[in-house]
Amino acid sequence: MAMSVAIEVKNLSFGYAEKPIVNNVSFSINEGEFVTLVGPNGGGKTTLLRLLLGLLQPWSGSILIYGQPNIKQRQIIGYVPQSGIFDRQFPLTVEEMVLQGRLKPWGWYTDKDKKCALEALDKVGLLHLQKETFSHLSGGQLQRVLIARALASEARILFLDEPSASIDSESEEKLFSLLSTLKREKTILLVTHDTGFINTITDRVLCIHQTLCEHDIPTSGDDSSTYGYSTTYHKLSHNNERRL
Ligand SMILES: Nc1ncnc2c1ncn2[C@@H]1O[C@H](COP(=O)(O)OP(=O)(O)OP(=O)(O)O)[C@@H](O)[C@H]1O
Repeated sequence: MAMSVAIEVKNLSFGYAEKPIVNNVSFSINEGEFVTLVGPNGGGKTTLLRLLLGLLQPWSGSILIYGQPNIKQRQIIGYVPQSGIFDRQFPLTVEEMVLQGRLKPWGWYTDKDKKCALEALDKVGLLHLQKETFSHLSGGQLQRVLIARALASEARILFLDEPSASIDSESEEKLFSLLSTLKREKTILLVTHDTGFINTITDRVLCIHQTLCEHDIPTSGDDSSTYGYSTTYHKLSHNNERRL
């Protein structure tokens, strides 16, 4: 049976003001694939996610989600932004935060919305924190609540932007194991600087620094430094930028 293409990007270009950031990028992601997006700081990873979400308008090129323009498919994409952008003092409970994933701007949540939110919290192992205030969460818990918020939307596709940034190693293990359970259930595109993701659960690595390169993942047990993606990443990175 032919695999269904979830995301198809063709000749995509974009920049801020006159400055090009994404330059003639093309790639596709099949349904159920787990793809990691790497690249140097400022290479355009978050910009590419925001383009896919329809939050930025491309200069040129096309983005199709299940064959439809991305702006028509926003409801089937769950987005987990970098957790650092959240104001931790915002007076919300965990459950209220996850309910936001149901995209009801006026807060008229149905029983189904609440059921989906609680199921999502259960899936990330944090149902017991349902009534906890958002500000009391650890970095790792916050990250999993944000994933629950994306899951509550019943999205078929998940975008995660640096989910393991600023969490401790125990939380990181929980995050890895959660994402392993979501692999194949969802189509996942994950931005990271963390080689752990690449060596454990990723099917494919895309590397962006304005232009895009792509590499398969070798079988486990090999040394990542010998992989093609690593070489490309280093080639694309400037010497003074953070490396994998
Ligand atoms: N709203 C904006 N206006 C102008 N320039 C921007 C804007 N957002 C990002 N940039 C610039 O675009 C470039 C790409 O940024 P982007 O955040 O996509 O990179 P990134 O690969 O996600 O970086 P990082 O790994 O540091 O998160 C950077 O030079 C950044 O300064």
